[in-house]
Amino acid sequence: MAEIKRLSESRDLTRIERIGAHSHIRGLGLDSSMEARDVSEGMVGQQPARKAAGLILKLIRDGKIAGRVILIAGQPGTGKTAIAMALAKSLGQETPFASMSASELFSLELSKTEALTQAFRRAIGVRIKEEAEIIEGEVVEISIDRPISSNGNPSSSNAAAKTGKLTLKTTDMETVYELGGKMIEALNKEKVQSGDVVALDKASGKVTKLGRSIGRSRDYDAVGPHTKFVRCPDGELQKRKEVVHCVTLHEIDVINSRKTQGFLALFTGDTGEIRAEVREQIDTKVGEWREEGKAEIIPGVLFIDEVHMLDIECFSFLNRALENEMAPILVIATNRGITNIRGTNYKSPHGIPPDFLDRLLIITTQPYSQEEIRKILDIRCDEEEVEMSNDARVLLTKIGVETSLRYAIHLITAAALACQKRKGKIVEIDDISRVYGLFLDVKRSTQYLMEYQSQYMFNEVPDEGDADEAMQS
Ligand SMILES: Nc1ncnc2c1ncn2[C@@H]1O[C@H](COP(=O)(O)OP(=O)(O)OP(=O)(O)O)[C@@H](O)[C@H]1O
Repeated sequence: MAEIKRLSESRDLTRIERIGAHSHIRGLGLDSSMEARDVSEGMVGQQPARKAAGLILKLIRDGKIAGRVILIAGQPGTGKTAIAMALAKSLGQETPFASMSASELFSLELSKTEALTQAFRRAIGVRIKEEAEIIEGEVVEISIDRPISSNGNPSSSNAAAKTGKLTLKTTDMETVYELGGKMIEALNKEKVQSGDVVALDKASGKVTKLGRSIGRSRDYDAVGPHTKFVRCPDGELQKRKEVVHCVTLHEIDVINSRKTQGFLALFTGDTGEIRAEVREQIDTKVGEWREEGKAEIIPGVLFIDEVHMLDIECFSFLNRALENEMAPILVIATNRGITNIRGTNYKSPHGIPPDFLDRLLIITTQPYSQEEIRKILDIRCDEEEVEMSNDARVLLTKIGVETSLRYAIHLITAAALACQKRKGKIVEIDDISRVYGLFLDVKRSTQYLMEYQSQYMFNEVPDEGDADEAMQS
């Protein structure tokens, strides 16, 4: 349990964000009656899909559904991934959200089913409640004796040899505690001094500084602007308190599978295969905790993008895994129409086998209007902190309509660089035209290929009729 605790503290480190394709999205942008606002929380348009996602969100929050599958289907660049990300942002810290692209399953290191199992378990949260013995009080005095080393100087290197005394009080009592080396180190790290109100966890030795005692506020005038003043606690010094940690089943698996480097493996992603016995033991243990009321399961969300890349074996595995009572909500997305089910010669809608299709709740996304494209581009300019003139925005929107939203979004960064190069502050039409000429969109690239195909290797477009067809599609 001590390790689980350490983990929940360091998880926050992994939530650091950069400006990515979806970093402007902060939520689904719904009002209190679950209607999608026109533009809100970084989301634009696509109202029916956002409203449907909002309903799913409510069901997840109420813990009413588990093991369901939601398919977000629509043309490329219509915001399928954006909606999944918005759902993730709205879930809150405690509900796990794991995301992957189906193609990630085809690696040489893990079997497909192992990779899927890991993804499932990354989307299942465990909320663990622990009763901890805490000593909470105001520091009256802290004294640390530095043992004299053989040469007569106080030794600083051997912390374990240090001893000391800590006097703590509440409004009702005062006690002197003998300090060991580990505790001294923890107190030093937190820079605890007299007048601080502290909480010491007896089992782990963790020291938490709760603030400065109000009673001592006048003794010190050199306090920083962030100093928090708290009351001196009352009652007994020793208390039992409930502490809650949220971790995923996958995190527990990894920590227990390779004792030595398990914890680090969470950051590198190099977890390797996890043995079935390890998972069984963990499931049994978590089951016991649940029975004792110490733990709760929080089914989260697993998002699999490009789901048409899954093959028939993966779908069969998913069918079974979703029957488990702890199964998360599966959100899948694809931009494919009727296509081959991978690993077979059969065609099916979205490349998904009929028995799996039968499980789905389907949300569709629609192509954007010119006005919506403009709004999304405006949001992206803000997100990337790019100043752009109105004329340039009009041109970029036109490009977005005629090529694709994604291409137009990419041009923002490139145009900002072009503007920077000419030492400008505001991106103008010329910057957009320049990068439009430098980077081809798919249509122009295809046209180019058609013109110069004979000079490429392995070119297989035989005659003009076929070439025209390819262009039109
Ligand atoms: N409604 C929206 N509001 C704000 N931004 C959006 C919206 N729709 C799409 N975007 C942004 O446009 C870009 C392309 O959208 P996204 O990647 O979600 O499309 P997709 O439907 O998943 O495409 P594909 O089928 O090619 O995977 C992303 O940067 C996304 O954040």
